[in-house]
Amino acid sequence: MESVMVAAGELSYPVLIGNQALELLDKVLADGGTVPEKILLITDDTVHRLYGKQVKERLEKISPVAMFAVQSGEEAKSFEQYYAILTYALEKGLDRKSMIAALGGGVVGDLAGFAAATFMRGIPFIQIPTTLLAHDSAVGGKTAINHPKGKNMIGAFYQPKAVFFDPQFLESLPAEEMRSGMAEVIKHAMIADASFLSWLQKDLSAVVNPNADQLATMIKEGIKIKAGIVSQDEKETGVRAYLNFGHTLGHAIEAALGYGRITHGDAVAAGMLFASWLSEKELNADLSAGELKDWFKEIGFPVAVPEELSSEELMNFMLSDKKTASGKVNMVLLKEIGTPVIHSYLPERLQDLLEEFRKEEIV
Ligand SMILES: NC(=O)c1ccc[n+]([C@@H]2O[C@H](COP(=O)([O-])OP(=O)(O)OC[C@H]3O[C@@H](n4cnc5c(N)ncnc54)[C@H](O)[C@@H]3O)[C@@H](O)[C@H]2O)c1
Ligand SMILES: O=C(O)C(=O)C[C@@H](O)[C@H](O)[C@H](O)COP(=O)(O)O
Ligand SMILES: [Zn+2]
Repeated sequence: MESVMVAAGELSYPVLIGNQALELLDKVLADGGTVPEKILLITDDTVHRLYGKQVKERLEKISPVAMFAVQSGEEAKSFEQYYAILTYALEKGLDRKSMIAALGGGVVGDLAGFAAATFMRGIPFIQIPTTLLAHDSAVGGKTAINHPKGKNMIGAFYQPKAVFFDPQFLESLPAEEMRSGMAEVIKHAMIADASFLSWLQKDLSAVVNPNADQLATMIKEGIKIKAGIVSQDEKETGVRAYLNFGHTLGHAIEAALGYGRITHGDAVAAGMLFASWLSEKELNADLSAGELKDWFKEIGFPVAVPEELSSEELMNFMLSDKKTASGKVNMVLLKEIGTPVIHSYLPERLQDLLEEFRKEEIV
């Protein structure tokens, strides 16, 4: 069993990684001073079918459990689902001695976390991630729902009491969802650890079809990088923005296509290619963006920005990115692997550069 601590302000909490993680639930909650009188288990349809019964039974050893399953997919990060969860919590008589448990991927984690952050002004919650991507989303306390005008526009920084990551859940994960999570693993390596990136690049099968040991390494290394950054800057006033590498364009693609039309990881992968291309062009960074693109293609990421989206439309979404300040779009670029920097752009200039990047893609 691995344990990584996340420090968030005055508080800290453990991320437990291992096949026995859930066996430690009672002890970890008792140690952290959270022994709930009721639990609301929030999941999605697919995860409910696969693991709902077993996790509910596990939680019932602690307290009575009510369960709420949203429809699987990004569309569930909506005001309607958020409202439905709060209504259900009220109907079930949850109070400030209750706890929310999020069982699922990033969608469930973000949505349930936001419900926990706002129900009666905040009740405790825990994360039980079931996707590779959730090595990122379950850690660090960003919770949110989407707005048609932009990703994660309504949310809160609200940390879980603990994260219980059992990698065995990933055995049922479809290949495209594994790939989506791999984009965030690669992001963590690119912004923070050149040797981790070399390890990922050494063996294509490790990223396309990872075995249990390889997955365990990726989850652990990714979480260590994320926890390290969050512990320095919980509320994104500085270095936490580096975790947004690839996301300015990635989020714009997700929103412009319509939520759920592309996985978060595929969109972020396209965004990382654009940011790497910009890093070479603007900062003379030696990132071998061409080779990166070939590697991404081999992994199966879509390496072109979807043709149906205009650069102007994408630029409008990028302008409403949360990192935008004083009318300038702040992009995370890399001076080299492991050394991120923020580079500010006037929207017109960034749109021209996006257009140029897309023309080169076609050649
Ligand atoms: N809060 C953060 O810091 C943070 C970080 C990264 C991403 N995110 C957010 O996370 C979301 C994406 O998360 P995701 O990729 O986990 O998507 P997801 O939660 O939609 O899960 C992907 C799909 O896999 C299914 N699934 C989940 N676990 C499964 C399992 N073990 N076996 C089989 N199927 C399973 C789900 O039902 C869903 O259909 C996005 O909304 C993104 O914005 C948040
Ligand atoms: O934890 C962070 O900080 C991140 O940026 C992690 C990202 O992978 C994640 O997609 C996050 O939800 C993006 O946040 P946002 O503030 O750009 O909405
Ligand atoms: Zn992300």
